Amino acid sequence: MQRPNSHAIFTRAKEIMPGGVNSPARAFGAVGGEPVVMDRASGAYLFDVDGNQYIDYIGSWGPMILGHQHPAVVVAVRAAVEKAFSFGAPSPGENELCELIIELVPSIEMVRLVSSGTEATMSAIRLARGYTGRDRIIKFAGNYHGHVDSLLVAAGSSAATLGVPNSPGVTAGTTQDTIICRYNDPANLEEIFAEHGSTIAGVIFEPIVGNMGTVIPTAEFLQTMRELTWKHGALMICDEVMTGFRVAVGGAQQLLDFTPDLTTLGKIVGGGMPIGAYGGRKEVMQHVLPAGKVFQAGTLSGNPLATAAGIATLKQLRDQPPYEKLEQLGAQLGDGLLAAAQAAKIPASLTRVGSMLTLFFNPMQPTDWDTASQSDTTRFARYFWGLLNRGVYMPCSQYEALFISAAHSPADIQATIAAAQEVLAGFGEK
Ligand SMILES: Cc1ncc(COP(=O)(O)O)c(C=O)c1O
Ligand SMILES: N[C@H](C=O)CCC(=O)O
Repeated sequence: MQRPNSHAIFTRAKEIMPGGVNSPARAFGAVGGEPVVMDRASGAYLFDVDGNQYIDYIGSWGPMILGHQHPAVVVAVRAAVEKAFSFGAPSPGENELCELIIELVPSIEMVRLVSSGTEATMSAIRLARGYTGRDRIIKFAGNYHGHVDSLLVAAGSSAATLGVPNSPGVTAGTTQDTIICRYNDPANLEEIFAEHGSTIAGVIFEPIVGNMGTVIPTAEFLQTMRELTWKHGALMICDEVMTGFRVAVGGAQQLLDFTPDLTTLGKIVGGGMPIGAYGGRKEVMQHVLPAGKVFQAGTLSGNPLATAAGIATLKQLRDQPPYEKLEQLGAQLGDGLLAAAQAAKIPASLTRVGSMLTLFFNPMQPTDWDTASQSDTTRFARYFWGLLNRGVYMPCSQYEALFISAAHSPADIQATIAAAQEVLAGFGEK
């Protein structure tokens, strides 16, 4: 595949943006080479500035669950554009989106819209601290909650991929109240609560991890977290920025049947527009300004274009749920990729929840960051480039989840498996 226009644009981009990108996850840092510069998207496909077509398994890192340019979302955004780009004043779309979130996400009684997932998690932990009057937050190694200073410790996603799980610029003072725990380790959680229980404001976690590749929690881990937070008066803060409306219409909390105190949302809730949200029990949410005293604000919060895209997306997910189809496509792809690795005698494992999955170049199915980080990332890079050059656009890191959309077809999945078979079979060759 030739990409001369991509090359020219990215060469200039590197002069004017750090690393040529506006988010490190898309920089191909872990796989080498230059990122592809995109021109447009439609359904399950991306088209680059050289006219090459790709089957898209990133979906803008999760939001595009309906596929790109879904007609209902396009119509809604067009109608919103005709009215206003931003009000900075209350608008009916905010009510409608918040009503939908409350209807669909079981634990949310009241919600505040923000502009990104990072803002959602940052605001949720501030609320947990303001509500409990305590300082400490527990987070899990390999989980990622955006670039909130106090949560950029042992962080997953591009922080782990690019080797800065603890970023320079984040002071020791900022993170002194963050306690790191092993994911899927109830005993570790018990130890931490035994030692610090009365000072812990909340536990923030990815209910199904996507940011160290897909890692699935045990029921015992979630149950222990729920019991310990109740017992010690801390809040259970479920970061569903990635899993919300993805693994089920009510998110991971519906699928795995637990009730957190606070939930953070992003990605799908804005249908591809910049948005985030946090919500939970009314009694807790009433502490947010101006109802309460915990400060949180945003010039573009509840932006009408973003709410229009979010409303159209959530209505579609509620009224024509794609989850059965996504499960079938996910099973087809997951089984096919694992079989391709096995046929090529490459040590690998596959983790999947519905349309979110990871082929790990690791014979052990990872359960935490210690096991996930033992994956063969050199092999992953070769696999990634092999697929990209065959028109399959996968996340450019072993430590990111792959997403399928409702616009993918069994034929797209079959073509992807065929490409993976070819790439992986070639691994034995010199
Ligand atoms: C679980 C999780 N939380 C929070 C975030 C931060 O969201 P954003 O990138 O919109 O700030 C992300 C993704 O980046 C995420 O995957
Ligand atoms: N893993 C991240 C979000 O889920 C990737 C998106 C980004 O940081 O650009």
